[in-house]
Formats: sequence, structure tokens, C-alpha cells
Amino acid sequence: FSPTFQTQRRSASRPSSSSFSSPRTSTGTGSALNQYAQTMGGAINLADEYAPRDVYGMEQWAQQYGLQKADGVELYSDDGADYQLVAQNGVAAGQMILYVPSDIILSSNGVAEEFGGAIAQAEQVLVQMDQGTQKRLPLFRLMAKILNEYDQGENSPFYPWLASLPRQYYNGVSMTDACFACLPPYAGWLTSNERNNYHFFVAALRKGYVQLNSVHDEKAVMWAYNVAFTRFEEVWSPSRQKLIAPMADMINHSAEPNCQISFDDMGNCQVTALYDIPPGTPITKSYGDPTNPTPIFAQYGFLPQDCATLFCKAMHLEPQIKELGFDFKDLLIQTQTGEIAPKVWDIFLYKILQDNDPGAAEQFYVACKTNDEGGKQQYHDNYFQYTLDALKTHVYGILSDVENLTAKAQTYDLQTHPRVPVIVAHNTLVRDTFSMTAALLEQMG
Ligand SMILES: C[S@@+](CC[C@H](N)C(=O)[O-])C[C@H]1O[C@@H](n2cnc3c(N)ncnc32)[C@H](O)[C@@H]1O
Repeated sequence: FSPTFQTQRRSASRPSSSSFSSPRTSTGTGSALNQYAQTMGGAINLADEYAPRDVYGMEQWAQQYGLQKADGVELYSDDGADYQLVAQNGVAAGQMILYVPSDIILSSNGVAEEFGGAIAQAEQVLVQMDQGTQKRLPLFRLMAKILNEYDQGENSPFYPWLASLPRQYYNGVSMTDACFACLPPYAGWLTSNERNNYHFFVAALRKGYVQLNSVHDEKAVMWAYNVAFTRFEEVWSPSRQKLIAPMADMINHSAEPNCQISFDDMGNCQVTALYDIPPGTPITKSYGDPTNPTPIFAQYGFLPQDCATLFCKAMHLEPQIKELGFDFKDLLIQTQTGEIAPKVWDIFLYKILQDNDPGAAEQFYVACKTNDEGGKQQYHDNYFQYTLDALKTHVYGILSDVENLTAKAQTYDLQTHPRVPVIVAHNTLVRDTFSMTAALLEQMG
């Protein structure tokens, strides 16, 4: 990033202040929001994925309801497609960067209250279809709410926010089957889980308990899901819920975030600086585990540039990973060096022992569970060549897969497959990392 951003404002998409018939300076009420909606014109056109986003209209709208910003905090875009918040003047540690009043915040608890029995019935159907969706009900509620506001078009009190949102998404859910076929196993697994989840949500909404006019409009339904899925905050107290705070939802990701987002007892959102933020710096939060870019890629549709590690992609060893009680975040490869985490060696060895010497597998299992590093090491020493060979086979297999997948992706037309560049970038990171790993393994024997 350059030290200071040239703030780009697109005047064509920026409403004049006269669009506001009666500016409000205090926090608004629900009815005030509805009143405001009458002043806006036009509905969201999802057919044009590259339609300009009216982010400055959204900012002015939010300010009418009491949005506050630290001096110099501005929306910035260098391509007119992706926007982010930047602290042009810097912000001191602990200082408030943004304050978003609860009146313009969407919350999953608020949706449950607003839609009452209708959403409760839809949720019951959803969970009957798939128990796993129980933990995803807050996201389901936000999706229903966004679709409901979309239905109302210019009459939605949230219209200015809707008009500020991207129409185009690049994440796993929005990928076509052709894109999906170009993903390596772990990204494909994450994506297909998410796609299944999305289809359950759609099926439950189509039961018709919640009155949603556009529920059969594929574009609108997927857009509502993606808006919810890429813009929510989660809170756990007093109860777990998901919220979307307009303007705070413009904060981009970094593995080293500089702000903290919290909600007070009244549901207002506060964004504060975690440390001194120098002038011209993007305001950032972390979207997920900084050790593993693939889940962020699958959920948000971009490849974080600052990830130091990658998941080892041994999806075929999922049973061993589970048995040994390891987490995917333990099973990493360094993107700078190709170095493999010790637990990756453990799962490969465990599988070899299970296939060839069940008694030894049992003892190795105990050594892992009791953190008996000496005991584990003995097995690693005895079976080193076998583990090394198994790792080489895996690494060369992934390298060959990503090469083929990338070659396939590159045959697609970018106009009809706009997600190809991010898929190729992801596969290239995997290839570069695994190539270094292959070289390290070759040096070992
Ligand atoms: C919560 S929104 C943030 C605001 C968003 N940039 C916008 O223009 O509306 C999340 C989306 O921002 C984009 N994004 C966030 N952090 C990014 C980053 N570090 N690099 C590239 N894109 C990023 C991705 O498209 C992601 O799905």
C-alpha cells in the first residue's frame, strides 16, 4: 500500500445531499428508517454484476442515523469494485474508529423477533433436513432478512445499504461446477460443504413460511446468502448471534488486524484501534485463522496475501486426523520454506502403522495421546523411510493435481468464469509451497 491513499469518489454514484428530505442527526427509530426509505429511488439490479456501488450514499444514510467516524476515516477503492476503510489521518491506540448505531444494524436475534413464528417454522424444517444446520441458524436468519429487504426494493429502510453492496462474489458457493472442478481436495471439500449448506437454506426458505417474493430468483437468493456470509460479525454474549453493521462491514481482512469490533448492551457497534494506526493505513480485522488461507478463500473469495502457512491437504487421512485428535490448523506447511509441521509426519506414520503393524499403531496412538515425544520419535526413526516415501507420494500427487486443475481452469473463458483468476492464484500458492516441500523431502533421502 502507498503511504496515503488517494480517496476515489465516484460522483456518478454519489447522491447529492438534497436527496435527504429531512436530515436526522440523532439515532433513528425503526419508523424513521422507513420514512427515510421513501426518499430513495430505484431498486437493486442484480442482473448487472458490475453496476456501480453507491457506498457514499450508504455512508451519508448511516450518518443520518448517528454513524460516527474518527477524523480522516474514509472509504477507499482503487478499482471501484472493492472498497475498504482507510485511516487517512491515523488513529491512536484505543481510540474509536467507528460507531454504528443499533438502528441500522441487522441482527439474527432481531430477525427472530421480527419474523416470529414464520422464521421459527422455516428453521424447524431446515434442521429436520440437516442437523448440522442447527449451528448456522443465525446466518439463515440474516439471509432471510436480506432477501426480505431486497424484495422491498426502494421501500426498504436498508435500501442505501443494499445499494452499496457488491453484486459479484468469488467465493466457493458462487462457483459454477466447472470452477468447482478446478479446486484441489481441501478447497473442494470446504466448498462442497458450504454449497450443501446453501442448498438446505434455499430449500427451507422455499417452503414458504417466511413471505419472500424473490425466493425463487436464483440470483437474489444467492446474493442474499453471500452478503450474509461475507459480512457478518459474531457475538457470543449474552447469546450467540450474528450481526451486520453497515460501514463496519467495509473493513477488509489482514492476518495482523489493527482494529477490534464489539457491540454494547444496546446493540450499537464500536470499532476501536488495537494499536496506533499510522496515517494512510487500511483498517483491518481478521476474517479467520491466519495460518490457513483456504477457508478464507472458500468463504470470502479472495486469497490472503499474508498467510505464512497452508493446510497439508491430506484429506485422505481425515480418519487418522480425527483419531489422533488433531486439528486442521496443526497440519500445516510453511509457505515461505515448504517445511512440514511435526503432526503432519505423525498422521502419515500413523496410517502406515495402521496398515502394516496394528500393534505398533496402537502404541504410537498412545504416545501421541500422552505427548510422549520420546516414544513417538522412536517410531519416527524406525519408519522414517516409509513416512518420507508416503509424504513424497502425497506431495507429488498434489503437485500434479494442482497443475492439471490449473491447466483446466486456464482453458475457461474469463467472461463466463470470472472466478478463474482467484482459483489459479490459490492453486499457484499451493504449487509453489508444495514444490519447496518436495525439494526438502528430496534432500532428506
Ligand atoms: C466484509 S466485506 C469487506 C468490504 C468489501 N471489501 C467491499 O468492498 O464491500 C468482505 C469482502 O471484502 C473483500 N476483501 C476483504 N479483505 C480482502 C483482502 N485482504 N484482499 C482482497 N479482498 C478482500 C472480499 O471480497 C471479501 O469477500
